[in-house]
Amino acid sequence: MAEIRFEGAGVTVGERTILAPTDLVLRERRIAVIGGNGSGKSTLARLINGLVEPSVGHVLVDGLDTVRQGALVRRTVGFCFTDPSAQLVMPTCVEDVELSLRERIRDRTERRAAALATLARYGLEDRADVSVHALSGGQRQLLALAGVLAVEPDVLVADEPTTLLDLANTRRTGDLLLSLPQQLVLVTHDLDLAARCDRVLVVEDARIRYDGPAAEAVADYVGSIAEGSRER
Ligand SMILES: Nc1ncnc2c1ncn2[C@@H]1O[C@H](COP(=O)(O)OP(=O)(O)OP(=O)(O)O)[C@@H](O)[C@H]1O
Repeated sequence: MAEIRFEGAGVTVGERTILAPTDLVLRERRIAVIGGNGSGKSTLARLINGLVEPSVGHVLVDGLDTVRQGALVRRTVGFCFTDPSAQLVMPTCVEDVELSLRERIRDRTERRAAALATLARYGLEDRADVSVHALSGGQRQLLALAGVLAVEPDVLVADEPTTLLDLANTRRTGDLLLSLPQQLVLVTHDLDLAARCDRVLVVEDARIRYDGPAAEAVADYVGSIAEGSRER
């Protein structure tokens, strides 16, 4: 597994603290990040591949600094957005996966074969020449994942990848994510999915409120919500 290291990494925008300075070392295979809306989960996730830069401190992935060595970090860390439309840009499914592979495989014929093989791995082989707009929500999320995973990153950061999916696709995508050989950092509101991870971070008010094994972390989060509603 890669080593994801936060060294006093924090984010502020103007006067506002979006993520307080945070120290963390993540080496587990499956790490979930849970917490309320606006607590800072996406910011934490985006720091890992340099989509967001820390205002203080550093984030390192296998010793590579996400700011100074951003391009190298992004080769190691793939990022999957909540809304797959944010990352599907080509007209057809196969072309979209080919786009991901363009730097890795220069030969066009080879690249097409590799893209088709990737689609087949995710059950999308019969969608190769279909417009990405003609896909169902679940298929679109799978295609977005296929595009990211085609280049075999060591780490996958996925920001609420099941939020827009129905129950069946949430289960299917969740099972797929948890079975990947890659190290996974999964931001999610799905506590069942979080409970199946090896380590869970609970984020509240721009801080990590709890960090530990899944069952305890989920219980802490549920407890904090119950406490909050009693106080209201
Ligand atoms: N670039 C920015 N400028 C100003 N405010 C920001 C910026 N990025 C994030 N924020 C604010 O910081 C807070 C944390 O945002 P973040 O997206 O990390 O939360 P989140 O926990 O992922 O929320 P959600 O579950 O709703 O997706 C939010 O209130 C958000 O509006």
